[in-house]
Amino acid sequence: MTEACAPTVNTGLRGVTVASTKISDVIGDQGKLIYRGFLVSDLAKNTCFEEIVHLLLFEKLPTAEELTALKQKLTAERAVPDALIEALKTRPADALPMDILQAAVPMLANHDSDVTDTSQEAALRMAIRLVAKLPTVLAAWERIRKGLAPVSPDPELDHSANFLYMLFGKPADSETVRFFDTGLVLHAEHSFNASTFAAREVASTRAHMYAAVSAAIGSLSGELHGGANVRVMRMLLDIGSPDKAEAYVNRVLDEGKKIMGLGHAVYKTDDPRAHILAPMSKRAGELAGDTRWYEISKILEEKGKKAFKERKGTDIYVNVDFYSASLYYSMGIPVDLYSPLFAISRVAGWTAHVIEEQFAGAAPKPMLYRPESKYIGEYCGPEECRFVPMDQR
Ligand SMILES: CC(=O)SCCNC(=O)CCNC(=O)[C@H](O)C(C)(C)COP(=O)(O)OP(=O)(O)OC[C@H]1O[C@@H](n2cnc3c(N)ncnc32)[C@H](O)[C@@H]1OP(=O)(O)O
Ligand SMILES: O=C([O-])CC(=O)C(=O)O
Repeated sequence: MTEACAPTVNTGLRGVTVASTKISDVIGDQGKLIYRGFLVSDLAKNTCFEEIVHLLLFEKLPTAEELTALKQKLTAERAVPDALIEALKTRPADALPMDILQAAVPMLANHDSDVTDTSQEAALRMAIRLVAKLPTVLAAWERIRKGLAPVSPDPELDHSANFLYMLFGKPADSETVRFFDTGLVLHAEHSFNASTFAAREVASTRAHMYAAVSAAIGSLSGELHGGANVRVMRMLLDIGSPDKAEAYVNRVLDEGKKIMGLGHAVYKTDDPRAHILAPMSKRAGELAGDTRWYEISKILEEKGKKAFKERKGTDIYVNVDFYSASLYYSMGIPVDLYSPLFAISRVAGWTAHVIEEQFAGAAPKPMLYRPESKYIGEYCGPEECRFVPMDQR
């Protein structure tokens, strides 16, 4: 192949449009995020997570009756099979919670007869089950690994209040529930991020909902994606006090390392979700009687942006994982659960994308993802290609 015909390699697929979607838009230069036409900043102020699930899966904000019906469905689907709880009890206590969550997904599939039903109705039922059950799995795992009995879902509680109840074994106060719920609203959807792309890629083969969601959880776990919130909190703990933040920034950047929670593949300004999470982090710190983690974050943001600009000549901004870390910490949630928390929210977006991938009527119709690669290995001549038995190599 001549140099002129050689394919261009688009690492990271940046700027490559691979599908149409009606689910969300990330307007990177304006710092806007839109779920099905609505600004996420409006949704965060005015809706609960169940309304977002309705918006993403049923393509509209629910009426009061529709919201009640969805809440009832979620309540009915929250319990997980006993066999799954027993399987969790066999896992080592130091297993990574994202691995536990990912492994639970095919186990849930084993108990769902809809996996062989290829209709859109079955896909929706599986989506609702996953939204309902993943928090139960996560809360159960947190208790099992501490040697405690899992807490059964409380049918009287809404999604977020119920999760916090199952996690802590007692009801959370209303402000904490509201902050947690807003966190779920903010993490629910983000167009073609890596994990959603993973879900859609698997769905494009016509694999079932659980297969796609399991792949998405694996993708989300990485530190460049949803795994970043755990790293942000470890970084804050490592820094320990606000007076050490600036030195930390300089050291990390001088060593050519990354400050977790800064930077984004699409946003060229602040991530709008970070603006909503930051005051919640501050307030949650006040409620917990310790605003240190918020204060360190503020200094890291300011000094990190400045030091990055000085070194690279370009701007960098905070992303969603930056202030969610200190928010969850002040709520008393164990650090390694932060990425799974991201997953129990993003499952709403993933499942909506799987349905769009498999059933969207809009043109262009999605098709099996099958990109090209540019082969840079060797081409053998006829002699060299002759197979050589093992003992003659
Ligand atoms: C939910 C989410 O997934 S949001 C993202 C969560 N991830 C993180 O917070 C991890 C830290 N951030 C990053 O790794 C990156 O900013 C990414 C992967 C999110 C996006 O970055 P990209 O647009 O792909 O840019 P890329 O990683 O190529 O970085 C471009 C330059 O900025 C630097 N850079 C990017 N992010 C950071 C950061 N957080 N700290 C320091 N330097 C950074 C890179 O080292 C690179 O420098 P170089 O050109 O000298 O090699
Ligand atoms: O869009 C991305 O690349 C990452 C992100 O912020 C998200 O998934 O919420």
